[in-house]
Amino acid sequence: MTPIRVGLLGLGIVGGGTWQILERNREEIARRAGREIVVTRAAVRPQDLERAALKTGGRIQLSTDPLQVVEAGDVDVVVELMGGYEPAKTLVLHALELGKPVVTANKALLALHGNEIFATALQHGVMVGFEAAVAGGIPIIKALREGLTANRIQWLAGIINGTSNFILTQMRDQGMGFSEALQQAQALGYAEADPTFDVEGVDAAHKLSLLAAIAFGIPVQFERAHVEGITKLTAEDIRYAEELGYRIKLLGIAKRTARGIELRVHPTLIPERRLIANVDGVMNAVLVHGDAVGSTLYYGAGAGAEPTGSAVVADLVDIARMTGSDPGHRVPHLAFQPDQVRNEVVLPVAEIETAYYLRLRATDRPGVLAEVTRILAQQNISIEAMLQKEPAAGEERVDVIMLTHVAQERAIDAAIAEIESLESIAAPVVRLRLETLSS
Ligand SMILES: NC(=O)c1ccc[n+]([C@@H]2O[C@H](COP(=O)([O-])OP(=O)(O)OC[C@H]3O[C@@H](n4cnc5c(N)ncnc54)[C@H](O)[C@@H]3O)[C@@H](O)[C@H]2O)c1
Ligand SMILES: N[C@@H](CCO)C(=O)O
Ligand code: NA
Repeated sequence: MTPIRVGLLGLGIVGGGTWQILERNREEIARRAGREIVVTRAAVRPQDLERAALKTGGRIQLSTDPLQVVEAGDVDVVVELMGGYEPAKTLVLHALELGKPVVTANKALLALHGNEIFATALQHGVMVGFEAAVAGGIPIIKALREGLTANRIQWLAGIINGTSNFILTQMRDQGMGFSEALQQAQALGYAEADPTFDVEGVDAAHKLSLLAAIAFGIPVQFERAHVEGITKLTAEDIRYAEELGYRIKLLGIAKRTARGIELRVHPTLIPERRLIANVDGVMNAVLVHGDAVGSTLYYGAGAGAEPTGSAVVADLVDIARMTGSDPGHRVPHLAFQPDQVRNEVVLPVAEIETAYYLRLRATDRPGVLAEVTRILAQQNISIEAMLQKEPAAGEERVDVIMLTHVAQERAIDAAIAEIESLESIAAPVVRLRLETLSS
């Protein structure tokens, strides 16, 4: 068989990792794919040209014009690893229109423009591989789209941003400050070009919207996700959660309920005995609950050059194997047949149901707790556990931590507003969500 010829748009962290894997495992990959996969061209920014030439030893044609790479006659497949919305979107659409399959690690692009990109691919009978876009090296797209295809997926919950998990781990284990930990993640090549995407939960929500589409057969709907990051999390809440037997992780959660779909990213308390609570550093994990299989857990490196390159190359092998096969019988991009993707209600966050961690700073005098519990009872919120800290010397306020049973967010919002209006409570009340992830 003739080799499949690849054009790389970008030769940075992920492009470099992809190149190295294809070089090192060339022969074994060819034995799997049924044909050789060779990079013929790459495009980089002018300032990266020299580094790219060094990396590739002058063996491929380098350019600063990605359009030229897309259109080149010796490029059969386009691999977009440059990031950002433009020119990435135009280039990807152009490649598809030329009938060239695309592989991308760009979850931001797919979260916002995936519906259009997949429709264009379908129209031109070509594939778009995006395993690298979600949880890096973990084959979670493949697992959901193929391995779990028998199931009605009920929910999934994932640690799907390596940078924020790395930061939370460094802060907890090494006592490192937030910005130092972020700088380290950037130096290691984990962070996005704009790291606010990582720490504000946006990158996790990009990935979650792709996972939810595949899990539930709905369009990609990033704009409906509720997004909260880790920047407001305090060391004391992490500590109190631990005292109560919980770890705090930035989770992306997609859940089917009778009333609609919950789609949310936020710091979440998880019982420390759960495997996923012990996923640390840059590692990612996705817990998927299907009606037939029960809970399954996928764990591995969610970022970094070769782990992400591993997913890119796997998609290239899929493309090499599939080229020439009937497009109608390929695995659909979003797992469900394109005409079977349906819009379902995505619930506003006020309508989600979960358990909560509340921390109040209260004046240490009799009757305060009674007032708080009365307010909670009025909203039908019951308390699962409570922790009251001794006031620090010279302090007249104490921290009171409450864990609630499952309640609707709207009721919690109302209760918090009323609690904050009490004279004996120093606002604001800290509210974190808690998931038991049991079934
Ligand atoms: N770094 C990771 O661990 C990781 C993991 C999963 C997904 N991703 C995604 O992979 C993509 C690439 O990330 P990265 O970390 O490798 O980035 P990077 O900054 O290391 O590399 C980007 C590359 O693209 C090139 N490039 C950018 N804009 C260009 C333009 N207009 N024309 C020509 N070349 C251009 C740059 O020269 C560079 O070679 C992003 O979409 C990112 O979200 C990254
Ligand atoms: N910035 C992302 C890269 C992997 O998508 C992360 O930290 O998880
Ligand atoms: Na993946």
